Amino acid sequence: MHNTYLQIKQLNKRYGAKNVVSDVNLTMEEGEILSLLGPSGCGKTTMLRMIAGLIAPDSGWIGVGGQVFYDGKRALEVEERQIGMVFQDYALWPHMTVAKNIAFGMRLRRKPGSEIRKKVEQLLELVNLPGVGQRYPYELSGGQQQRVAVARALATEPRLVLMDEPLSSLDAGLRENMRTELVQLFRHLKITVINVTHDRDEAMSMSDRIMVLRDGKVQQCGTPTDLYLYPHNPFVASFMGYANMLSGEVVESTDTDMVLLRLTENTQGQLIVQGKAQTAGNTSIAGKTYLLFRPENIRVSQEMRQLDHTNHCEGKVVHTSFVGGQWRTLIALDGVTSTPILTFPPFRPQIAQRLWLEFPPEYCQVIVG
Ligand SMILES: Nc1ncnc2c1ncn2[C@@H]1O[C@H](COP(=O)(O)OP(=O)(O)OP(=O)(O)O)[C@@H](O)[C@H]1O
Repeated sequence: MHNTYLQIKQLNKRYGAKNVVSDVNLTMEEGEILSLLGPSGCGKTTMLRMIAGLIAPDSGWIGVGGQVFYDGKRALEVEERQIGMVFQDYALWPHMTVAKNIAFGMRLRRKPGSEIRKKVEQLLELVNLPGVGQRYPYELSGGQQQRVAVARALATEPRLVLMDEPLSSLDAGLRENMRTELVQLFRHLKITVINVTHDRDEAMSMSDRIMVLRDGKVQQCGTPTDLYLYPHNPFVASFMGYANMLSGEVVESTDTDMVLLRLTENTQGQLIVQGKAQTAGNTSIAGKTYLLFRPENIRVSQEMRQLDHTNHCEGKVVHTSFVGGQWRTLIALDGVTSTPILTFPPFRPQIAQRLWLEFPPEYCQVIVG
């Protein structure tokens, strides 16, 4: 049995006629790291701020660590929520030393000086900045300032840490190191974290689970692998990584979880392909149906092999470039008018070369959206 630490029920926020956060439900265990992921304007920050108590919801319920934050009518004061916040721009006080920045919340709570000094030292060790307590924020690099901001958020032993795009001001190399560093720190302290980001790689590398939002609505919430391998709709499929999608019509849905599709953007008539049913096996809901397969699951060869399935097609190379040690190659399938398929052949392809593509049914998902 897992224990629920944080629970959000039917949370709503509207600005004018726009539902910015729409019927969001979420449960989290203690120590879990969750990212809210989605394009700009999907409601991530609004949701985070409602949990922090900085924005009043229109309706819903929020509870964390046995305390009710919001019950549809009453809201717990921000200071009483015991939340640590980390922002994109660090938000350190420039006129205070690093030690004073970290100690600020503890001073407000009137902790004894000796306890504060000890805690500040411990936190600086934890975030790999021993001995910088007497410096000012402007004397530190961006990455160091963000570590101080994390130390400050942890200083009051929060129930929950909320981070809003914490790494997006840092340059790429540093950002990757900080992801690992922060995850190790949070795991060590068993802190529960909600992280807002529009960066898929950041969400995938830092989170136990990811909630994908679009226009204020939850598209899917699951582990990074679940979202990548079993997306519930085309939006999640494309947001989590390059998604080859061919549109089709369901011709047969067997008792097993396999679905047969007739490709629709297809000038050669009867191209039938198959894939595993997604959306909890329900392909009958309204919307366009697609066969989804990831580039790394395509077998590209110069000759056709004998196969016991129909998921193969011949095509012509339209573009190739050498990226990240691989031949990133687009292939237009014969008679299929949809976007060319992205593949990574294990050899150097030539423009206009004819190649065989095989996309085994067990690696294909049938999704609706
Ligand atoms: N105070 C406000 N008044 C009116 N509309 C607002 C207000 N705050 C946010 N919005 C709108 O609500 C929507 C969601 O905003 P929010 O900041 O939560 O999105 P986001 O996903 O965090 O985006 P970003 O990644 O750009 O920060 C946007 O369309 C925004 O314009």
